[in-house]
Amino acid sequence: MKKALPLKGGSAGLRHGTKSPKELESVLKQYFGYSEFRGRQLEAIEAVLSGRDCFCLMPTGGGKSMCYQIPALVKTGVVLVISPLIALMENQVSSLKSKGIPAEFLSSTQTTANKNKIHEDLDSGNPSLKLLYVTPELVATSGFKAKLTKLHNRGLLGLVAIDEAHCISTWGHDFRPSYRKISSLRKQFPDIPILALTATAVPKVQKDVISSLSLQNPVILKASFNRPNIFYEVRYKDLLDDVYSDISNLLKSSGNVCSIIYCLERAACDDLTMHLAQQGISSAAYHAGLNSKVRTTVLDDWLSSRTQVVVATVAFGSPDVLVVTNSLPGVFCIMG
Ligand SMILES: Nc1ncnc2c1ncn2[C@@H]1O[C@H](COP(=O)(O)OP(=O)(O)OP(=O)(O)O)[C@@H](O)[C@H]1O
Repeated sequence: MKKALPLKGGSAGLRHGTKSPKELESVLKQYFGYSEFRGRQLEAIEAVLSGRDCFCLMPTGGGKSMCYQIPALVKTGVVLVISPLIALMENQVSSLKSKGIPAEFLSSTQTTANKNKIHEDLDSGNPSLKLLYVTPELVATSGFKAKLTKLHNRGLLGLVAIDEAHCISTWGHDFRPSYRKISSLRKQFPDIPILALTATAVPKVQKDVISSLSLQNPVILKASFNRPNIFYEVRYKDLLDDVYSDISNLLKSSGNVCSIIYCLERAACDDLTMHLAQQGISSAAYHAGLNSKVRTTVLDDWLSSRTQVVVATVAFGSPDVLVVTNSLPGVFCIMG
């Protein structure tokens, strides 16, 4: 059976079920460089390592990923991560790989050669992979279900983590029919813990997520949504001489901070991007009118800090950065 990843520096691998908080903290430090767990992370990690289902509510950017990444490092076998966004999967996988953690994703954007390599590894009986990111659509296919069953029968399925778990609820704003299809996982793998993660706090949605996934007596963790590093400021457009100049002055006075500006219309994105460029601020537009190659380049350039500002419609999603929204009629809002 595949062993847990050894700690960097040559120490022996930690065995499943015997990790103290100190040992878990040392894994956090060695792989991610952080000295302590945040909020409810440790409780979530301990819950799934003890074999319990867990429902974890944490704000965006609160560190939900760590709740399954640490178990992946100390547990035997592969952690399956179900995520709705291919861009996020790609991003997480490349960040994990850069830390020496064996992780992969399976999606339509992967080359056939890569997919084959991943499947060979999974079929090997001794996979090197620790984390496998997949879409809910793939999990629902009979071929992939069979693969998971094989992995499970060999004792190599360590945990199922469901990111953005609120997408399973028809009560949520983000319902995705494909998420409904993963509700059979509990029946299929009754002994494998399921970790449901979300930042959506509505109680009706939480209850629906827990029952739709058939979580068994789950540990329910709710982190504080009080984020002292976040502030809101509202400026009234009518009181400003020139909204675009106000935005560019704000960006200049904030230093080179990574930012997104949301606009309602594509044309406004293009317009404002041009204005910012004229002001010497590196920026790019992101909206559904651009082809996927251009959008990927914009995202990559922004993630790697080659571009400071993305001016986007909601097609961009909402990462954890300074956000200026210019999409309300009489005001624009700043969130940092
Ligand atoms: N214990 C920790 N100490 C310091 N930083 C941490 C810790 N845990 C996670 N982080 C960092 O916090 C950031 C946000 O983490 P992560 O992306 O997991 O958040 P998230 O809750 O999944 O957000 P989202 O809802 O956007 O998916 C990452 O840069 C991550 O490395």
